[in-house]
Amino acid sequence: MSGPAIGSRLRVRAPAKVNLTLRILERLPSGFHALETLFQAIDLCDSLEVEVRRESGVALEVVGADVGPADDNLVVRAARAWLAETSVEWGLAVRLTKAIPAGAGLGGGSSDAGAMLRVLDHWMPGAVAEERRLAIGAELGSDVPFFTGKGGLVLGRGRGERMTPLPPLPPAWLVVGMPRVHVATGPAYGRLARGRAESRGAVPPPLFDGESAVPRSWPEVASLALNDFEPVVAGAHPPIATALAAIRAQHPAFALLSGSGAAVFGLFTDADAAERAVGEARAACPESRFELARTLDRLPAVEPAGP
Ligand SMILES: C[C@](O)(CO)[C@H](O)COP(=O)(O)OP(=O)(O)OC[C@H]1O[C@@H](n2ccc(N)nc2=O)[C@H](O)[C@@H]1O
Ligand SMILES: Nc1ncnc2c1ncn2[C@@H]1O[C@H](COP(=O)(O)OP(=O)(O)OP(=O)(O)O)[C@@H](O)[C@H]1O
Repeated sequence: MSGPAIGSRLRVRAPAKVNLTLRILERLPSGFHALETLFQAIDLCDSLEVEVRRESGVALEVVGADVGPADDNLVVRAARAWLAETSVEWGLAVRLTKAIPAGAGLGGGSSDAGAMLRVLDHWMPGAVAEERRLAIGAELGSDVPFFTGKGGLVLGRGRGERMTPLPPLPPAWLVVGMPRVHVATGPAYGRLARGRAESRGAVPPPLFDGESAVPRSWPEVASLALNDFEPVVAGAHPPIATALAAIRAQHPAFALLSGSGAAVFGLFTDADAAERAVGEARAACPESRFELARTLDRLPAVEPAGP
């Protein structure tokens, strides 16, 4: 199978996501939960530089944060899973520059894995069929399939692998709050499931029923915006509730927890209002980090890396 020349290099920015809606549905026989979520990519980005080298295997250098051993890194796991499906004999050297805080519900690790799969597909289009790439992604994490695609706004269902790309919404600005607490995703699912069992609460119905229900404007999104994790996660971690309150005090179109947290965000349709809001939130809540971000209509394209 022919492929890129030894020494070829590509670069791609790996954006964070927020969940504009996140509904956790029934528990599947696999033990995982089905979900229904509206993913939105934002311009807070890690970056990945990948070089083809003669020696087989995947070497990783991480800049900007300590995210644990290379063998566990989602970039390395994604690359190995892709290589295992092909008969290529070359290896990869990867430089990952982290800007997205890890384990924040912003999908940083998942985005890096999706970016890696997009780089490999750019070099050898279709060498691993799209369906198989999605399956590899879903095995790595529920958010990875979104980051293997193209669109910035996607409705994800199943374990996240059933994706419906949606037309972009008008540009919007986000105040992203990052409370300095860590929320482990597995226990958050566990707490939600136990709460439902104790209250004998039924699994809530999906928010979207067919294409016609898909939102076409920010007010429509605002009317649907919810995250099933928010009551359990913000209830268990006061700094998250405080950061959310600081953002809500600035009157965004809506504000939510992202994923299973700890990150929270407020969405503004006006850039100046968002800029004022980020300053006010920093002043009101100095214990959390707040950053301004923008929605992305598409995931950033894979491009040649300079010398
Ligand atoms: C919260 C979200 O970010 C929403 O976009 C995702 O569901 C996160 O999914 P993820 O990255 O796959 O989460 P992981 O950290 O790999 O999963 C940790 C644990 O959460 C539980 N889990 C995760 C995803 C899912 N759809 N159902 C689950 O029940 C499982 O016990 C799993 O072992
Ligand atoms: N490339 C990576 N970047 C960040 N963390 C990684 C990476 N690879 C593996 N990890 C591990 O995964 C954990 C979760 O990281 P990640 O940033 O994906 O969480 P998250 O934002 O909560 O994601 P999600 O919203 O998909 O649950 C980290 O604590 C880290 O140990």
